[in-house]
Amino acid sequence: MLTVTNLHKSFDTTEGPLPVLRGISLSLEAGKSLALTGESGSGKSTLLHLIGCLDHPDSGEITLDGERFDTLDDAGRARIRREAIGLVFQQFNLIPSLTVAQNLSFQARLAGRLDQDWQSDLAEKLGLTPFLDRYPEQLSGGQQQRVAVGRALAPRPRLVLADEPTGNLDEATGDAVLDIMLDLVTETGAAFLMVTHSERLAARLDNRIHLAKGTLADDLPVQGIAV
Ligand SMILES: Nc1ncnc2c1ncn2[C@@H]1O[C@H](COP(=O)(O)OP(=O)(O)OP(=O)(O)O)[C@@H](O)[C@H]1O
Repeated sequence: MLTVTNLHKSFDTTEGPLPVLRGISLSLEAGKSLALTGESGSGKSTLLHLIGCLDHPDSGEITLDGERFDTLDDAGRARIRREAIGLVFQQFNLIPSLTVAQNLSFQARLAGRLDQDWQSDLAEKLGLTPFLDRYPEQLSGGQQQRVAVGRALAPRPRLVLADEPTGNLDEATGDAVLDIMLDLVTETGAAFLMVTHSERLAARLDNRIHLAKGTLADDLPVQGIAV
C-alpha cells in the first residue's frame, strides 16, 4: 500500500520559490491502478518523481508498505528505486548498446532478482521473443516501449510508476502497450500510478485523481482513495 500524506514541494526560481505541490494526500492499494491527470505544469511529474524517489519533498510523508521514503538520503532513495519501484517514462530510455534481452534483464540484475523464467514469460507476453537479440534502434517505438515495460516489471516491483507511457506512440500502439501494462501489473499485484493527459486512458484505470493549483480535486470518484 502506497500512502502520501500532506506532501509539499516548491522549486527555487529566479522570481523566488514556486510552490508546486501544496498538501497532497492519497493512498493506493497493491493490485490497484490510479490515473493522475492535470493540466500541463500542474505538478504531475513532480509528484511522480517524489513518489518514485527521484527527488525529495519539502515536507509530508510517503510510505510504501509502511516504509517511509521521504526521510531517506540519496543512497536510501537509490535502494528503493532498485528494489521496489518500476519506472516507465514517455521517452523509452533504453540502453542503446545493450540487446533487447540485456535491456530486459538490466533492472532485475541491479535489484539482484534476475529470474530467467519470469523474464522469458514477460518477453512472450510483451511480444518481444522474436527480437531478443536486436538492439533498441532496430525496433519500432511501440516495441521499444514494450521493452521498457518489461525492464521495469522484471524485478517484480511493488509499485509501478508511469509518466505518459504512451505519449510517444500512436493511439492503437499506445492502447496495446497500456493493455499489456494493465495485465502485467494485475498479474504481479503491483500498485500502478500513471500520469496521463488523456481522459480516455485515465478511464481505463481503477481510479483517477486530478491535480490543479497544487492540490487534488475532490469532486472525482474516490473509491479506494483517501484524497
Ligand atoms: N527542477 C525544477 N526547477 C524549477 N521549476 C520546476 C522544476 N521542475 C518542475 N518545475 C516547475 O514546476 C511546475 C510543475 O512541473 P511538472 O513537470 O511537475 O508539471 P506536469 O503537470 O508534469 O506538466 P506536463 O504535463 O507539461 O508534463 C512547472 O511550473 C515547472 O516549470
